[in-house]
Formats: sequence, C-alpha cells, structure tokens
Amino acid sequence: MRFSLRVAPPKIIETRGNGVFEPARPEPFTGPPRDYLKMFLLARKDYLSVFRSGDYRSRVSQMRGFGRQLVMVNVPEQVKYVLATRHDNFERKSPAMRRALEYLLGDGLFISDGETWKCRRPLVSDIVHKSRLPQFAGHMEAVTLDLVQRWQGLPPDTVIDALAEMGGLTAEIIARAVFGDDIGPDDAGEVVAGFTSFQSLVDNLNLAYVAGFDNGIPLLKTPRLRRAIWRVRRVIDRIAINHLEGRSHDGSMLDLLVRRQQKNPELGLDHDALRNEAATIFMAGQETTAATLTWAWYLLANAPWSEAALHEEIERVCGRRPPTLDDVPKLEYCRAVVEETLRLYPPVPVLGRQAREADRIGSIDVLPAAIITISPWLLHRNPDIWTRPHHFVPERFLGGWRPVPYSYIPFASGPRICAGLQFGLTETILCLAILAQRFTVRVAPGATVRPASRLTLRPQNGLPVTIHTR
Ligand code: HEM
Repeated sequence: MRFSLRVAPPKIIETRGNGVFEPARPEPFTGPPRDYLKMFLLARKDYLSVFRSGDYRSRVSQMRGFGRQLVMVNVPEQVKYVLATRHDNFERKSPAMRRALEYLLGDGLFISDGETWKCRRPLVSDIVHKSRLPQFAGHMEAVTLDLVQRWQGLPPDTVIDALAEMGGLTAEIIARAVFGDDIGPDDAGEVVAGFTSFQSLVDNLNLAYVAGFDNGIPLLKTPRLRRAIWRVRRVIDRIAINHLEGRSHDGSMLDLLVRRQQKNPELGLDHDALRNEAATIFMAGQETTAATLTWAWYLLANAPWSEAALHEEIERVCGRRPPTLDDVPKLEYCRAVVEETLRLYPPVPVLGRQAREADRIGSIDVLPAAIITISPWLLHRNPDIWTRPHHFVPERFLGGWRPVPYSYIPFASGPRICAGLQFGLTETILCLAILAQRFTVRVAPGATVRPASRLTLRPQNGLPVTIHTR
C-alpha cells in the first residue's frame, strides 16, 4: 500500500444567474474535529480550506495541541480588543509570518515589532502619506495608460493571465513611487515571478513553533527558495544602490528616507535598514493591489449588471477622457466595487499575532506566546453581521453606508493598520476606472478559479482572461 501525504483540496462553490453572483470559495471543511494531520496538510497549502461553516459565525474559539494554543477571533468587539485596545500585548506578528518573510524583508516594518517598529512606523507612514497622492497618482495614470496601449495591440481573443498583468502594472507603479525609477516590464515581470515562486515555496505554518520554539526557526533555504529570493532582491537592490550612493534625487520614497536619515543620524537607518524598508513598501504595495484588481476583474466579468453600472458611471463622470485622481471622489460605484472586492477577497486573509503576556479574549484565557488569528476572510463573510455574505453586492457600500466597526478590516486596524491604505485604495480605483473605460475583461472559457491563501489571497493558477475593446 502506498502512503501519501497529499490531500485533495476541497470542492469549489460558485453559482450565478438571475442577477446574482456567488463567487468562488472552498466548501467548508467537514472532517472529524481531531483530524489534525489532514488539517495541517491542507492549511500548509491554503488556510481557507480548513475553515468549517461554524468558524464563519461570531465567536472566539481555541484549539490546543502539544502545549500550544491557537485562538481564533471572529467577533468585532474582540477584534478591537486585540488590534487596538491591547495592541501592546498583541502587536507582534506570528512566528510563521515573521519567518516566512524575513529573508525577503529583513527587519522591515511589516514584520518588525517593539522599538524597531515604534521608531520606523512614523517614518514610513509619513513618506507614503495621502498628502503625497498627487505625485503618486501621476505614476498610476501614466503606467495604466501604457497598459491601455499594450492591450489595444493584442490580437483578438488572446488569452492572458490577469494576475500577471495586474502584477506587472502595480509593480511598475510602486517601483516609480518607491525608487523614482522606471523598472520596465522585464524587471517588473522578474519581481512578480520571483514573489509568486517565493509564495509557493514558503509554508503557512512554522512547525518549529509547535515543537516548542516560541519564535519558530528560520526556513530552510532550498536552492529554489534562494533563487526566488534572488530574483526579487536583484532588481530591488540594483535600484536601491543608486539612491544610497547618491546618484538619484527624485522625491521618491527612498530618496526621502535617505534624506531623513542624513538630517537625523540618530534614526540609525543603515544601508540594510533603508533597503529593507524600501523592499517592504514595494512588496506590501505591489502584491496586495495586484490581487485586488485581479479579483475585481473576475467579479465584474461574472456580474454584467454591475459592470454596466460601472461603465455608466465612468462615462457620466469622465466622458471619453481618461479618469484622473480628481475624478476618484466622484467614482462612487467604482469605489463600492473595490470595497466589495476587498470584502470578498481580502488580499491579507489571515492576520496572525503572538501574545507577549497572558491575557483574556472574551471568555478565553490566553497563554503567553499563544497565536491569535483574526481572519478578514471569515469576518467579512460572517452571517451574523452581513446579509448575503457570500454574494457580490457592491451596492451595499453605496450612499455613505459603513459596516459595523471592526467587522470590515481589509487593511487591518489599530496602530498597525496598513500604512499605504490611501495609496492602495486610490490606486485600485484609478487603475480599474482607466482600464474599464476602454475594455471589458472576460474569464477564458473552461478556466476554473480557486482562491488560495498563502501569504496573500490570489487565484491559485492565475486568472486566464480575454480582453475586449469597448
Ligand atoms: C489594496 C491594497 C492593500 C491592502 C488590502 C493592504 C493590506 C494591509 C494589511 C492587512 C496590513 C496589515 C497586516 C498585518 O497586520 O498582519 C498591511 C500593512 C502594511 N501595508 Fe498595506 N495593503 C494594501 C496596500 C498597500 C500599499 C499600496 C502600501 C504602500 C505604498 C502598503 C504598505 C503597508 C505597510 C508598510 C504595512 C506594514 C504596517 C505596519 O506593520 O505598521 N500597503 N497592509
């Protein structure tokens, strides 16, 4: 008899018809409660496949094994408790997240904590601040209009991967904002491919934590992992070095960081720290917006009534001239599509934290070093909070309606809220409007869409689409 450690992924639920679209999601897990091996094997590849239907409801629950405690929080008030009220006790990322990203990001803001995070957070928030949006929006508009030209030259019915296309688009935008440089499609493609391969190689879980190491242990650097890291870092390092050696003064984010350090040497940002922060902003800002745009195309392609409302709004607000930053506040429906996309497919579907000290969340006593997970995926589909939780209904975000506090957190919340929230939201709305004005996007016949959560939530095998000029 052959013993295999492979487990079949869950089936996908996806329904459409009569003006209703329920987009792809995995069937809830139904295995026995203590089938830890199966759950472990599934979670390594995709967290979403171990959620049971009960996990979607409002509750704080826990699992214990090998002396370790995993607490899952799916109640808005308790989400507030963890992310805001007791931030000091829960600010630290889970060992799995820290270990998964440390080779790429070093001590960059996304995975740092304690004094390093406290010192760098105001610095990074300042250089990506919304007051700088007019400068960044110039890059967003220019790069998207280049893509319009490229798509116009595609032979009819060419099948392309929307995830790779959106990855290239957002890589060029964020590269120009962070490095002030045009990295060009080849280097952008290299970064996107490197990060895709990196994601497929790192585990969602760090087994060493379960074996008693509170901080997990570093990942094994296999030749494939080394190569994936090298592909990303080679591009980022080359551009960063130009700045660090004083060859670029262009008002880019890295340029500002270098100047802040020169003015305030007590910040102690050495060469590596500057490069790590630049790489962090690049990675945090590229992958998330690319995934959001990709999911938005998938949703619109399957909801023609929503696509028509979007086209009508763009025409009413902009006529035939390309949308710009000034139009963004008027593109209310477009914003609603993006907000609903972030509800259904939050690019960071699981926020993992580690308790410093003992604490109490709801009625559960939390042990030091316990892992706390808050899943925007579960929270955003909680039937106790949302009506039609699995359906695509952008209209719910119209007319100034706002969700229950701490029930909608695609950018997290509290002191560690996404530093690039305004950048990311504006970029997604603007790119979507510019492209949707000129094209409709259709999912290629026969393509199956399977959402899979590794570091970010993306369609597992990309999103094959055809592009049609309007
Ligand atoms: C749709 C787009 C985006 C989404 C959904 C998103 C989401 C998030 C989330 C959920 C976190 C917190 C993760 C955690 O607590 O574990 C985060 C952190 C962060 N994001 Fe974003 N992000 C987006 C775009 C951006 C952009 C465009 C930038 C930069 C220009 C950026 C920079 C950062 C940084 C630096 C952090 C770390 C903040 C800290 O730990 O203090 N993000 N983002």
